[in-house]
Amino acid sequence: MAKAVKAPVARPRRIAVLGAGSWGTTFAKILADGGSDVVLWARRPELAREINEVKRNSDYLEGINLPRNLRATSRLGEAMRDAEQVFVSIPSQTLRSNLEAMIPFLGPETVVVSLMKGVEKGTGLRMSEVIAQGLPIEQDRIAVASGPNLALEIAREQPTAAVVSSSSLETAQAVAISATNRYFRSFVNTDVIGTEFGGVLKNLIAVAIGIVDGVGYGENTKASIITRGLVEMTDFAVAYGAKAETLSGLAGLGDLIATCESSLSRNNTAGRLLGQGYGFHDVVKQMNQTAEGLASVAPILTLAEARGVEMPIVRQVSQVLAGTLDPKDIAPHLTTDSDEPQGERTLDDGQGRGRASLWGSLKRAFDQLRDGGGRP
Ligand SMILES: NC(=O)C1=CN([C@@H]2O[C@H](COP(=O)(O)OP(=O)(O)OC[C@H]3O[C@@H](n4cnc5c(N)ncnc54)[C@H](O)[C@@H]3O)[C@@H](O)[C@H]2O)C=CC1
Ligand SMILES: O=C(CO)COP(=O)(O)O
Repeated sequence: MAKAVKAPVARPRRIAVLGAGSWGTTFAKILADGGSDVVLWARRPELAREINEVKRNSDYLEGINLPRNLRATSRLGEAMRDAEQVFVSIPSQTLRSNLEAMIPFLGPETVVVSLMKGVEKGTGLRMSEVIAQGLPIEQDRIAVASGPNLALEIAREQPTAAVVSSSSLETAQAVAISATNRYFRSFVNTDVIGTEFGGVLKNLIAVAIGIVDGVGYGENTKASIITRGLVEMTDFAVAYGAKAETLSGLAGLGDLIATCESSLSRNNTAGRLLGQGYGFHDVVKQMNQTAEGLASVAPILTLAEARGVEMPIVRQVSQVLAGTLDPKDIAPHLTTDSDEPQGERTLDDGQGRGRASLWGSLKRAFDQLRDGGGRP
């Protein structure tokens, strides 16, 4: 269960955020509004200049005023110099190629935090695993943060929460303290696998929801897909070592709801375009921001097959992307090869994977929110 952070450890004085897109810039604002001294790395010098001079990032966060204590630079070394925590928010498929350049600027105690919600094509590795392979740092200095976090809502200071996860609870707590302010609260857990996969898998279900939206189906279809999608997410993540309860928390169900409900979601938007009849390449062309789900579908299905996990909704998304399934045929009643009536698969379906019924999982999620997410 995710735990809320209570006792402050020392607040880090210097933090770097790498990637000045919508999430990197928003997260830099969260950290700066939490009191840290934050330097944001933007690849383009003109964007760094705009952030420094007028406290705006008009490419990604139109109309948002950035805090005065947030600075930007296009020089990686300047961003990372003396940073105790380095948050990474670039497209997942570009992470590995960026790691080598970071190595000279890592201190002996630097903590690296992934804000990304994808898996690497080809290897199927989670972002924290790619970081562990590419940087000379111990596992307990790697963390991930995930939750119902649509960037623009948070940039407008609408309150929400997230989970920070690390194999070291102490590391998770130190990061969560930095990433907590009056409109953003971070809880902690040590289930890195569940927290990370929650963020990856909800994107795929959000693409499916976008598709049915684009086709013009209504709330019943979407509710069916969200419900069964959560079961798929949980089965998959548990098969890879996650705790089922993580998937019913902020990084699973919470993010699933936010992403499936919102037209701000790029995965949802990409799905909607597919549902309206655009082909994969047209959709990619129209998206000027990162929709991680499009790249994660294939590696997730490969991982699912390797552990014998059924993911009928994700499989249908991949068929729509490949152009082999008409978007209007994506529907929960088609997600089986059998004509025989089947028992409903819920999180407590006797397969021994999920730990609770869907109701139980919803109740736990509400209890967590009511209690502030667990242990303060
Ligand atoms: N936008 C959101 O609401 C949220 C996004 N995320 C995750 O954050 C990650 C980043 O997403 P966004 O900031 O939304 O994407 P974005 O498309 O808004 O920005 C991506 C950033 O990465 C940079 N970039 C692109 N290619 C690069 C490369 N080869 N090397 C280095 N930098 C490169 C771009 O210049 C840009 O600054 C994704 O994994 C996404 O799933 C997570 C939570 C919320
Ligand atoms: O992860 C997100 C919300 O938590 C953002 O979702 P999108 O990447 O689909 O915009």
